[in-house]
Amino acid sequence: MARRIYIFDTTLRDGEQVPGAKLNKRQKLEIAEQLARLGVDVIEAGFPCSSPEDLQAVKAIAEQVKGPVIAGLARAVQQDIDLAWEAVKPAERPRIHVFLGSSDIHLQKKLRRDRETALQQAVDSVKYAKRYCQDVEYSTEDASRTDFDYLCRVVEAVIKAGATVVNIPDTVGYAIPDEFGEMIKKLRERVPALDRVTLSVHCHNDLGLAVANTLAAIRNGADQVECTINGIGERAGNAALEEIVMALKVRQASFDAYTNINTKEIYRTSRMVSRIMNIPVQPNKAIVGSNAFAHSSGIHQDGILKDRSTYEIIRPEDVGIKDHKLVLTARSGRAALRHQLQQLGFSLGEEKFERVYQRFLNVADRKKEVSSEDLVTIVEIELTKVPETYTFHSLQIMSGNTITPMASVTLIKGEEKITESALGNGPVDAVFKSIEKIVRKTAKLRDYDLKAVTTGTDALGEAMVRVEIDGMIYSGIGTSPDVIEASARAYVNAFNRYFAAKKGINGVLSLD
Ligand SMILES: CC(=O)SCCNC(=O)CCNC(=O)[C@H](O)C(C)(C)COP(=O)(O)OP(=O)(O)OC[C@H]1O[C@@H](n2cnc3c(N)ncnc32)[C@H](O)[C@@H]1OP(=O)(O)O
Ligand SMILES: CC(C)C(=O)C(=O)O
Repeated sequence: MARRIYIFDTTLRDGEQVPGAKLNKRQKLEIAEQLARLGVDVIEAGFPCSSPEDLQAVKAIAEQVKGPVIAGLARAVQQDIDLAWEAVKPAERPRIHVFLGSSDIHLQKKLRRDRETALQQAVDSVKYAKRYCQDVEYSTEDASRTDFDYLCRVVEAVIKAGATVVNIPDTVGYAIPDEFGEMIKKLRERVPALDRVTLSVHCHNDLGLAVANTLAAIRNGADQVECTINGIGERAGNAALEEIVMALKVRQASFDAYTNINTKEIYRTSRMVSRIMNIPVQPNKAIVGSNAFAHSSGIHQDGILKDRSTYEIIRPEDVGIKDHKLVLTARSGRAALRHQLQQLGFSLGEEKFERVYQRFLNVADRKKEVSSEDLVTIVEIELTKVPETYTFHSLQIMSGNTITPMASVTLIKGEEKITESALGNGPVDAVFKSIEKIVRKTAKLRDYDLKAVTTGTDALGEAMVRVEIDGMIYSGIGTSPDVIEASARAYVNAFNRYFAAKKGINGVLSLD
């Protein structure tokens, strides 16, 4: 029968040890409420002895957050344990979590005591915590670098003293999966009393192996795993909750284990933690990164559109993400472009689609990502013919680094030639202002893109503009060997679209 794995979330304690991630009481409460919705089994809410505010934050969580066990961390000293108890006492199910280093490195260099003294301190602290609280977790800090026989003795002794959970941390992320899994297995064999308590692991990510080590431990008998949202935590972080949970879900048959996490809350929780702690999630982060369900290359997009199982092992909706994203780039193909155009309501015949595709490639080579707005512009420019209310005739500019640029532009309207001049922040700005004077309308420039369509110093320049007029967006394109003239032509082209729309001539966009 599949085993239940208990999720101990330490985002609010180890996660909060990230420099700059300090949370106040209100923020901790908000995250704790969300962790409860996510369905974690234990919330380690803080380290109450560390500051009066943290004590109050842990207390508030203990009072208000229902469902999970609420744990507070304490060193193996009475004062810490007293404060931890004061903080977690109001919880429905409180837990005191006591820890002490067990490796010779920690004992000799940091704690400066011998193994026997530390063993006695471990036992005494568990007994002391037990006077307050039935549920006491004991962590053998730096377990993965601890002499194994000594580790077994400590584990045995703290269970005898009353520990209900024994946690084996890979404090400095030193372990590797086979070795760590083997250690958990051997520990169970050597300390049968572990069968009466919860065996937990807590892995750090210094070698990028925190999740792999955690999964190896699960395979070898760990019941509880300690982890954080987005894998945040001291140094390189902790094992990422979302990765462990989804690995167990996606590869259920391999692990024969499950968690009670409501996976649909994963993405919301990740966003909340990232926002409140002000720690961005790297785009390629598994499960919750912005690219985790984004497909940008043509072959993958084609596969996804035919059947999403070709390139997706997780359904985005299972982790609370609305849908996968098809990102249009220069590496995209026709299948993805056609799909995106259809999503935007364009269903083009073959010849027109091919024209749009060629211009799309052209734009994609200049931009990292082609947005929906870009696509609409491309379709408009390729397929819409508008009557020319104004026709570009000529322009002159005066510009230089010691004068305010000035332009004079002439447009033709019917039989009439109209010339206007304006100053601007640059020559292009001066030209745009002159055009606005002629057409007696102002526009907000939303996007402006210029490129050479041929090579050499006499290259043909192509300007694309997107402008806002009366709250609507209009695109324009212009070409000329002179980039300022190309810009002027693009601006006039956008205005002509506006005037056409005003006359109700939108319908010239022909799609088939
Ligand atoms: C692996 C982990 O992530 S453990 C958790 C790490 N998190 C934190 O440290 C955040 C909260 N910490 C704090 O606010 C402070 O460090 C406090 C309040 C705990 C202690 O502050 P201070 O009393 O000023 O001590 P300081 O931080 O300088 O040094 C730590 C002391 O605790 C001792 N200590 C460390 N771990 C333990 C332990 N598990 N049990 C008992 N004593 C311990 C150290 O030996 C040292 O004492 P010493 O100076 O007598 O040798
Ligand atoms: C307190 C313990 C569990 C810890 O954070 C560690 O060893 O990394």
